[in-house]
Amino acid sequence: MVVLSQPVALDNHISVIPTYTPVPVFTSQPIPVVDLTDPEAKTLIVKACEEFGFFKVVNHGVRADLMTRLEQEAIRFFALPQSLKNQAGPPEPYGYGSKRIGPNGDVGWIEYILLNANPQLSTPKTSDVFGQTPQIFREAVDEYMHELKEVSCKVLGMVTEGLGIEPRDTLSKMVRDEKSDSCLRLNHYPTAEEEAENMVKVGFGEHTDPQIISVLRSNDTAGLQICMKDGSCWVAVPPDHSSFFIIVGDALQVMTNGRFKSVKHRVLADTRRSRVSMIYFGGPPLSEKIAPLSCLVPNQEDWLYKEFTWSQYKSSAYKSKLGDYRLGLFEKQPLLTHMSNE
Ligand SMILES: C=C1C[C@]23C[C@@]1(O)CC[C@H]2[C@@]12CC[C@H](O)[C@@](C)(C(=O)O1)[C@H]2[C@@H]3C(=O)O
Ligand SMILES: O=C(O)CCC(=O)C(=O)O
Ligand SMILES: [Fe+2]
Repeated sequence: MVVLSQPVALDNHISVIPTYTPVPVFTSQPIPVVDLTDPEAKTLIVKACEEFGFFKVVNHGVRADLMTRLEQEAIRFFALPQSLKNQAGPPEPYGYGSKRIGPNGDVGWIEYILLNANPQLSTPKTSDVFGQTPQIFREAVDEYMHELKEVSCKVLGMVTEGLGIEPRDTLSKMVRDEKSDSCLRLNHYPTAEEEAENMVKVGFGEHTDPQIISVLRSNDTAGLQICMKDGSCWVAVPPDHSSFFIIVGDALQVMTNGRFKSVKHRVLADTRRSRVSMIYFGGPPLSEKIAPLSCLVPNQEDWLYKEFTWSQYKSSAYKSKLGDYRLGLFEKQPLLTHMSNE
């Protein structure tokens, strides 16, 4: 495992940012684990998506050296002087960001790089991220994204199979499309002292991921927590640098008409070790229409959501705060069956 030897100096603003949370009460609920080579994988995936909107995958077929190579490049970038890193920011939304998450005032004990998977949409800031070792860093990103797109499509293929959706590539083709709006995020959570007993800094506040599917990998530092579907408690996810964690996104919740729930998750800073995570967000093309899949819900009256394009959802997401319930705007109002004059 690789960790940064020194906590990276974030600027002094962080000390006034109210990012503390009492350490939550959580259960030791086991996180579902799916072996992608198991013939039962599709059934287990559907069950995990219904119950948690989250699961861990093993035997995913991605070479360990691709993961460590990118992690090392990320660590090298985050260890650069602040002034150099700032040249690759602020994120709009791509590029380097520190403490501020999104454009609407959210903050966290974090620094990150957000990169678009579509090279045609790269901005000058992307070149600044790649800095002095553009060839090596870019190659590590490209290879990783290529592999993670495959993992996403494999899992989405199993979802369609498990749910009996035809054609089988209904979901995966959105991520495989050359215009797919997918992205990669490299996060660094520096170590943070407890402010008071049981008060820890929030690295990444609670939120759901807007896309179809997110594939997360981290070093062996803890911090990720998921919220149970009924909102009853937070569950700590034990880190595992050799596995991936799959997160159901808002778009998949809509396409399954709420059968799968986009899982609320957050990251709390660790007091002893820094956390580095790398997340691939598999998204559809901007023009893609998102709605409950008609083979799952043939009668439009049963749809819980209105149809929207991914572009509409994305712009609305970027007007929201991190913890907002973004799907609310796209929910259909229940039909009034009886109106009384009294
Ligand atoms: C506050 C925000 C940051 C975010 C865009 C948003 O307005 C709401 C969703 C956030 C999120 C969460 C998942 C991913 O990390 C992310 C890249 C995404 O697509 O939606 C972030 C956005 C971001 O940090 O730019
Ligand atoms: O860093 C992590 O483990 C999770 C980060 C996350 O949820 C995100 O980038 O959307
Ligand atoms: Fe997330």
